[in-house]
Amino acid sequence: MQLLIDQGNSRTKAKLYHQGEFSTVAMTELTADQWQQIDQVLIASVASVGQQQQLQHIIPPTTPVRWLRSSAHAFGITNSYPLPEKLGVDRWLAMLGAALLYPAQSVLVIDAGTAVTMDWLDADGMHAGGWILAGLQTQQRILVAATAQVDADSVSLQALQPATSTTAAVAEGAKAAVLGAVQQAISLRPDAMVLLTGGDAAFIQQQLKNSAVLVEPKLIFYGLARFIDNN
Ligand SMILES: Nc1ncnc2c1ncn2[C@@H]1O[C@H](COP(=O)(O)OP(=O)(O)OP(=O)(O)O)[C@@H](O)[C@H]1O
Ligand SMILES: CC(C)(CO)[C@@H](O)C(=O)NCCC(=O)O
Ligand SMILES: [K+]
Repeated sequence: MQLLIDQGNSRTKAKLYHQGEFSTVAMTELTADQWQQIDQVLIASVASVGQQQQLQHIIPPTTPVRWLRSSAHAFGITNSYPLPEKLGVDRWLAMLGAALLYPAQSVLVIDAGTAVTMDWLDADGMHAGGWILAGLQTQQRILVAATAQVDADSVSLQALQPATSTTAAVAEGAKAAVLGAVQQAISLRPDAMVLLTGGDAAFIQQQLKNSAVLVEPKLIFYGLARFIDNN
């Protein structure tokens, strides 16, 4: 059994992987018995060194740990960055997961978390490149930080509409920014199949009523699982 971990900038998600099946776990609630059954921990982290150290401290010192990094090539996929390790490992693993689930297809992978990342993967396995923008919550947070009279509240998950208060205007603006960017990405390469993952994936899918977009919440975990037999 393996423990797979996706450490983002806001949340850490973990799944146990056993005989081809994933099961969600809270890392801090794993029993000593469960830890003993874990042969290896595979981690995709884009968090700070401090957060990575905190994560390492939860893992028993005898359990083997592998911190994944983006590379130039893996599983027939080619990274487009001139310095491949500079590509966020969550983006890399999401693409490796997408290529596992939908091989030899042109795919647009969108991970909507703290940041929203969009990556184009061609049918021949070449990463064409991608975009990074602030996520739904982050859009609001940075705007509040940059202004004196703007404050924010939670985002309504209803359809876009004109707003009549500051907080609602900021929330609608954040939604419009993310949904607009997604639509720009889709129209840049309309033939690509669209795969959404991350905390805001379901919201984006629900708002893009006319587009065929699939939500795959485990994209990064599928990517992580590809490295289990290759170490
Ligand atoms: N329970 C939740 N806690 C926090 N954010 C949530 C939750 N459910 C949905 N979200 C949404 O998910 C987004 C954060 O996504 P996610 O949890 O995937 O972030 P993350 O993995 O930490 O981010 P990243 O990998 O980009 O650093 C927020 O914009 C928020 O609207
Ligand atoms: C963009 C984020 C924060 C998304 O989680 C992550 O992939 C990251 O820190 N990437 C490094 C920069 C890059 O991918 O170009
Ligand atoms: K993420």
